[in-house]
Amino acid sequence: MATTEQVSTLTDGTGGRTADDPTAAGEPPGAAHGGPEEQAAQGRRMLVRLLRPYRGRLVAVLVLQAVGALAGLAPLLALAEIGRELLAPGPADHGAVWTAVVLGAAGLLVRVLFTAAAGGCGHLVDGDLHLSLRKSLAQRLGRVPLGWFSRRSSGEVNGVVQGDVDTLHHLIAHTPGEFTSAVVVPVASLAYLAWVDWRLTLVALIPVVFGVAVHRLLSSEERRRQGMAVGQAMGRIGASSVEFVQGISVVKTFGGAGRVHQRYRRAADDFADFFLGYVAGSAGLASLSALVLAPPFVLLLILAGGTLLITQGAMPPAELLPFLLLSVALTAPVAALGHGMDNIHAAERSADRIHEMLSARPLPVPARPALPNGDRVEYRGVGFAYDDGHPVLHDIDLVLEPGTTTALVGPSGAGKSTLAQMLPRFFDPTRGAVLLGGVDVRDIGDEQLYQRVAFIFQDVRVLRATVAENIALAVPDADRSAVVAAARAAGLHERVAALPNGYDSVLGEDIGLSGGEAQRLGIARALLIDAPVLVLDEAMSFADAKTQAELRQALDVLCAGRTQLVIAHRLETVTRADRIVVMEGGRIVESGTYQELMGTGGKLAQMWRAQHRHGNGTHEGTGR
Ligand SMILES: Nc1ncnc2c1ncn2[C@@H]1O[C@H](COP(=O)(O)OP(=O)(O)OP(=O)(O)O)[C@@H](O)[C@H]1O
Repeated sequence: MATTEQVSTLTDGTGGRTADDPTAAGEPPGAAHGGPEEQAAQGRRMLVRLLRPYRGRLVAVLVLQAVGALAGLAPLLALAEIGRELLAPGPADHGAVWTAVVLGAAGLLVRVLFTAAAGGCGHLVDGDLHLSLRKSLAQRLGRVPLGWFSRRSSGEVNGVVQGDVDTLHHLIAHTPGEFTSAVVVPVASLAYLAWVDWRLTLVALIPVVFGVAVHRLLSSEERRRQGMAVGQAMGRIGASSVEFVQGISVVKTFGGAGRVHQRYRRAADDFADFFLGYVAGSAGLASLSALVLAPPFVLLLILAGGTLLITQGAMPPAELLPFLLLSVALTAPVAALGHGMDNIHAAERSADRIHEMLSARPLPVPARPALPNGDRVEYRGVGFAYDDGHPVLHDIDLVLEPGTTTALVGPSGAGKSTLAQMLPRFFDPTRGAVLLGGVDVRDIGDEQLYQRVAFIFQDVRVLRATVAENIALAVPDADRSAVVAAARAAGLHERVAALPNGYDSVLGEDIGLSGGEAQRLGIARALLIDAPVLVLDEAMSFADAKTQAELRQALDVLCAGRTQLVIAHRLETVTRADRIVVMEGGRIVESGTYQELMGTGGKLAQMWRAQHRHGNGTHEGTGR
């Protein structure tokens, strides 16, 4: 079954950094990642950088929230003042009582209005940041080399574009409000309570001081490391379950279920160990802190302290009321501190991953695109390394004359795919150049290049879109008759026409494609592009003899008259090719026609003999 991907905007290759591109001030791409502390600091820097364009509006959110939180205290203060007035000995001051009632009600109204405004503004900032980040990510992903994706799973990319961007939501839309309230409300309450009676205020502060001390203990560097280890252990459980689910067929076929189960069990055991160690170190303190910060305990403490002061005649009984009403406001923010910090740490990690993706080195776009003059392809002194210091191609000199077929053969890992992928710019050479029609492919605009060079590699990507859209991917304005003609030539028409919705059937929903059908879809796509140069990996090891024969027929239609670079897996291609290029260790070790190379008894002849000993009709030298 072929891979089906969601249609996304990620191929919006408009390129260039936008004005609000958070990477505009750019850290070096792929900045080094050190230990947990360095990562946390890096995440913090990234977060600050991502939020910098919004700081004006974020300050406005903080101010609105602070006013709202202060106004929210007014009803409680009014209630406390009314109580003190009514409970005090002597006749009550009705004017003061009514003033308190009006101020309390006004405070409530202001709180509702300002908190709503702060929430609204925070969500607008969040929406803008989401949009800008997703646009920047889409633009960056549209500009990275195609080969960048082959090194990352779609789940990994989606995790950043969806998950990490979403993680920032709570931080932007809710945390500023929560933190402002967590500071403003206790400070204002404290000031008021200290004005009423400083001794009982000190008693009310006992749980707060205890809670803050415990929080500091629980967020030590050591605890953070333990927390990260728990997160990583959880990640390993996820990875081993994904491995199991994705590779279920291979696992069953080769009887590896026991081993994979074992890996999963080990990951789960590891997690349990890390988690128990993490919880055991903090459970006692955390429970004690939760108890001390709980409203019943706080009220009990206030009642005990207040009773002592009242019975000794050091405080009028009415003064106890403000403490009973406001002391809980002192402790609640401390209790919420832990969750708030967790959200911030999660956002820091997400910001770091987002920044890393935004820093992926884009494929350079020519400032003044040149037009190739003809279809002659030339590899001139090409060298390439995926990772610095580990070259996989060395000094490749190769010419593909227009209309000829060049077959690439060689053992697995020889560099055939890498060499072939240089022509459609999956990667650019680290040395030398690839030329099309006398022009370096780096100087040819994307559109021009892909009109001239079509490619079909083993893993034909299928989008969650209609069959017609999938075939006309590179030629979206192709009319239906052209799409049908391409499908017919590729041997896909009968299968599609038999579907209730025909060419409007959605792949991955109405219809799933087998490996051979996906290959045919790739051929139909390439036929529609009608590019004069074709890069082809003709692996068909998955197909039965009948499918192989049909695919060969379709490929023959596609290839006729075009300049072809073929990673060859079958004898027909090798014998019919105008030129065979044998690769080994990233170098061309032999090149010539079939007759020439077989005549010299070199590498090709050796591979041929080895293959015939196995009595196999397909070329095995590529290791597929
Ligand atoms: N995305 C990648 N990242 C890092 N190294 C890679 C990547 N793709 C290939 N390589 C390495 O580059 C070398 C050449 O690989 P390549 O796939 O081009 O060989 P190949 O001849 O096509 O092999 P096969 O026939 O098995 O596909 C190998 O050592 C391989 O491990």
